[in-house]
Amino acid sequence: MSVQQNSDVNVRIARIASHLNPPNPKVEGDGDGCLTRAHCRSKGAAPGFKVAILGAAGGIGQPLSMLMKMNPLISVLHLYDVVNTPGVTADVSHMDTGAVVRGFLGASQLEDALTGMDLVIIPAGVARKPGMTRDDLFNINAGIVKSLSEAVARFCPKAVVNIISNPVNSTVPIAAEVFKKAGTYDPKKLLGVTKLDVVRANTFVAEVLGVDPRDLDVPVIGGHAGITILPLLSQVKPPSTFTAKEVEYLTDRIQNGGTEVVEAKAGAGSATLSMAFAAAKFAESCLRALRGDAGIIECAYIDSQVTEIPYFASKVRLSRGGVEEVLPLGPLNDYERESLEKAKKELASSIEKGVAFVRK
Ligand SMILES: NC(=O)c1ccc[n+]([C@@H]2O[C@H](COP(=O)([O-])OP(=O)(O)OC[C@H]3O[C@@H](n4cnc5c(N)ncnc54)[C@H](O)[C@@H]3O)[C@@H](O)[C@H]2O)c1
Ligand SMILES: O=C(O)C[C@H](O)C(=O)O
Repeated sequence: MSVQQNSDVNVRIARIASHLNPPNPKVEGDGDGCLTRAHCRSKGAAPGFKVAILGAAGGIGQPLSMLMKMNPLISVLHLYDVVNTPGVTADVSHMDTGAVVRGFLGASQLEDALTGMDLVIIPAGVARKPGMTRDDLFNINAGIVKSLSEAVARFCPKAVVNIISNPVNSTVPIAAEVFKKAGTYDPKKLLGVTKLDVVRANTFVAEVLGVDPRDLDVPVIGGHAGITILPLLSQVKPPSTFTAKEVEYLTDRIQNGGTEVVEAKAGAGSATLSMAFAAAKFAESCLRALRGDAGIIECAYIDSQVTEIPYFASKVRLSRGGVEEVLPLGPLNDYERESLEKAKKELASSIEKGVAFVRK
């Protein structure tokens, strides 16, 4: 190889290396979704949102990164993890869609990963193995969510935040307490992702009714663990009736959908693909709301006054500012009212545990 050829090869290798370990992105403007104006012009990138996934190399993070790269509302996608982000970033970045993908590895790159982001999605943390409850993850995941929330408060305090890491019933209060301490808390912008419960409820109810799950809307309220997951089968749209046996079967299957997957995976983790699907749908709703689309309704676990419990999942209307309105729970039947009382007890103690973790 000639000296000239050798230097051409080196230049190309340097270019690839700088892509995997990018320099600090220079974010200009706000909300135009471009790293630099020059980048915007050179790529012809459409205006869009900047989204970061924290925990992007994990079981949920990888398929979620792929689905977000496919979302035309996103112009910049930042993938952050403590391991393996160069590989995931290189892989996802080859998809010929509009979003520019950048990878960030380890705490020293967290500032660059978060600066300028409109939406931050957090699936970082450990997952369940058979025999564990979600609360068994608290000891490890509480610290992870706390430190990532501290970084969000510092580097992108105005971003909408979607929390996936379990136990969601406690990790959302943890993030809220961190934001309160930092003076950046906006309860409208912190949302625990319970969309998988709705996705499962639509699927299982559709199987019983023999209809297409995409034509159904099953509200699921409460929280995201065991009996705190409360499907409102009396409010299914289009209106449907169920026998007592069907209500018992459906409630149990929806409440234990996560355990069904954990057991089937037999030690290899918990729901990742269906969760990535649910998280991508939920993020799409948040982004459409940020864009100004009207009538975006989702179930989410948020700071709420719809019951006397300080955090609660129920239907909310999203807008440019995040949660615009918490919709009323609507009429519950006797079975749902009783289940709600039990759910509230467990929720209250999970919330207290999360709050105490930050205040201690
Ligand atoms: N909300 C829900 O409905 C729902 C559904 C499924 C799973 N989950 C939860 O999501 C979490 C992730 O699940 P998974 O299957 O992707 O797990 P995983 O172990 O496959 O992936 C987790 C990723 O987080 C990364 N990580 C760990 N510490 C980090 C840190 N400080 N900063 C950034 N990244 C970090 C890991 O390196 C790993 O890549 C679990 O807590 C799980 O219980 C929630
Ligand atoms: O069940 C789990 O541990 C993961 C997740 O919360 C789920 O519902 O699938």
